Amino acid sequence: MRRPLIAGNWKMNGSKADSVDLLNGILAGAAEIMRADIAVCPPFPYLQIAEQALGGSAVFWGAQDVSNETSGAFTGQVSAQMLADFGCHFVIVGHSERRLFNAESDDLVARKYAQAMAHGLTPILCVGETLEEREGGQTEAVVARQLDAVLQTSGVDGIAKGVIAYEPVWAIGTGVTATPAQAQDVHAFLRGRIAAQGQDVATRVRILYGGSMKPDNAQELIGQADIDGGLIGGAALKAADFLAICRAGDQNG
Ligand SMILES: O=C(CO)COP(=O)(O)O
Repeated sequence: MRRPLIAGNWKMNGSKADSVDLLNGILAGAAEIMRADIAVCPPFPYLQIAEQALGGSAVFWGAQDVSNETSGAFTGQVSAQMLADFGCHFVIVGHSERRLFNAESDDLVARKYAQAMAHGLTPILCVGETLEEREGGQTEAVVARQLDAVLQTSGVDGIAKGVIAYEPVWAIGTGVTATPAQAQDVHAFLRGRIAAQGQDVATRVRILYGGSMKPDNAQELIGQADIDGGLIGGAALKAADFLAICRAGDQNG
């Protein structure tokens, strides 16, 4: 049985004060969630606030990106070691917004994934197709390519140490959610592809869904056989909504 994970990706939102409020709001309800893991991924500058607020609680925290380099002259980048230093458990890699706006290639994402693991972080690898790719019948080819880049670099044992998030690009921030059946199909495909290299890993690895997951659709999505939680954007910015999704995870745990 895979323990559900509900992870909030705050993206580039909020202030210091907002972050404190949101974390306190989440903490107020988190203790009731016994059968699911909860995580938040604030912007880099607010990681220390997360560490202070969440240290000693059951809520994990993580970052939204990491450098593929270890240290040195890489202006503006943040290393995996620095994230570990702030107590991060998770780090998101390969989010579609980074692939799109920062031109991140599959190869770069695979190196970020490896770098995260090398410093004891748990990478959350995002994969997902655009609307054009879906309409062109390319969904499986695209997510396979994105997954394979990491499989080639880190092996199936590397996949075992991370989390995968299927985030169809057309569902992110649009209010258009993949139907539970559409999402389940892709999750099953991804799990099958991992199973071809290691059945045990495929059985254990968590595959989250992301893309307009809200309190009113979370239960049905997380109820699918191969959906093990959610990576939440907009709804992670309101403690009540995020906690409602956490409860949906709890009910499936
Ligand atoms: O991109 C996402 C999480 O990483 C999903 O964002 P939304 O929940 O706002 O669609």
